[in-house]
Amino acid sequence: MTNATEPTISFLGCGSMNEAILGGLLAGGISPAQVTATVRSAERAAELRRVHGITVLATAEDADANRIAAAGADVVIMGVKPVGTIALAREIASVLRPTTTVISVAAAISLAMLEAALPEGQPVIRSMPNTPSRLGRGVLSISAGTHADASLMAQARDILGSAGTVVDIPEKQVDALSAVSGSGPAYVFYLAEAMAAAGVELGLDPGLAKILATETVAGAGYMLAERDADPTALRRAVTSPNGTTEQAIATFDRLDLPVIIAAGALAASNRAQAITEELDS
Ligand SMILES: NC(=O)C1=CN([C@@H]2O[C@H](COP(=O)(O)OP(=O)(O)OC[C@H]3O[C@@H](n4cnc5c(N)ncnc54)[C@H](OP(=O)(O)O)[C@@H]3O)[C@@H](O)[C@H]2O)C=CC1
Ligand SMILES: O=C(O)[C@@H]1CCC=N1
Repeated sequence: MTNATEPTISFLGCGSMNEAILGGLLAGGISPAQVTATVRSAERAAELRRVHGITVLATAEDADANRIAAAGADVVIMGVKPVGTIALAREIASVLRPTTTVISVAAAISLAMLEAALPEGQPVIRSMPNTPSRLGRGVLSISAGTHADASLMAQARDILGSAGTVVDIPEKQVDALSAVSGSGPAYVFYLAEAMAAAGVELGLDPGLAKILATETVAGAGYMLAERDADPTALRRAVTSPNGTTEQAIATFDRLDLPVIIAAGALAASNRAQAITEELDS
């Protein structure tokens, strides 16, 4: 049974990102009875029902799945690929209640594009989350659309807060934020892959090298998650004067690793802008 004092939430599209937010919300205490999700395939719907105990509708089984889920929601969280987001907004436009807040997590889809596809006056919020949301350790930005007033932003902050740290940002900063925190987990996983490969190069067994790299990145992440953690101070605490780490860091500096990371982030941000131009034409 739904609880009339808690908002009903519909996740339209429930793949990597929306399932991560869903996991964070459920772990944070939101009742499965308040939540509906939609996907395309019946198999994926069955899996989500089994894992999360929520109502899931598949468009393969019911062409009206998104419209049914959207009509019953106080908050809709759209999590399909950017290329499908505007079509999805148009699909649900006629069934939304005027008070329903539509949150989109799609990269590169602007508030203006969303508002143009939805009924005049619909409250819209653009969010850029990341996948550690599943563990309640995500970073989720929110940017208000024209009709998302302070109380609806507070509601979004409250709901998404179960998935991690919520930051309010002006929409013009979303692509930059996405290049740091949206894509960022992939950079860290890439580092873990590279560390494991380096261990193999040095003669370690691949299975052992993977454990060493994975546990080291996870352990360092836990240290960063401590209150007032400072990455520079933590790095210095590992780097003994004239020791081994100092040689590794000096080599990274000589090879311009920070410049390489900045170039990657710039490429991510530029790609977001290019997708916006492609889809806004
Ligand atoms: N992945 C990430 O780390 C992040 C992603 N994002 C944004 O999140 C959005 C989703 O990305 P991601 O989760 O990676 O993508 P996925 O492909 O993993 O998930 C997309 C989901 O949408 C479903 N879907 C597709 N079309 C429809 C439709 N018409 N109706 C209902 N469901 C539909 C798919 O169903 P089915 O499974 O049946 O195919 C799938 O569950 C993107 O816009 C992306 O920019 C934002 C921040 C981070
Ligand atoms: O790669 C992408 O396009 C999405 C947006 C940020 C992370 N994943």
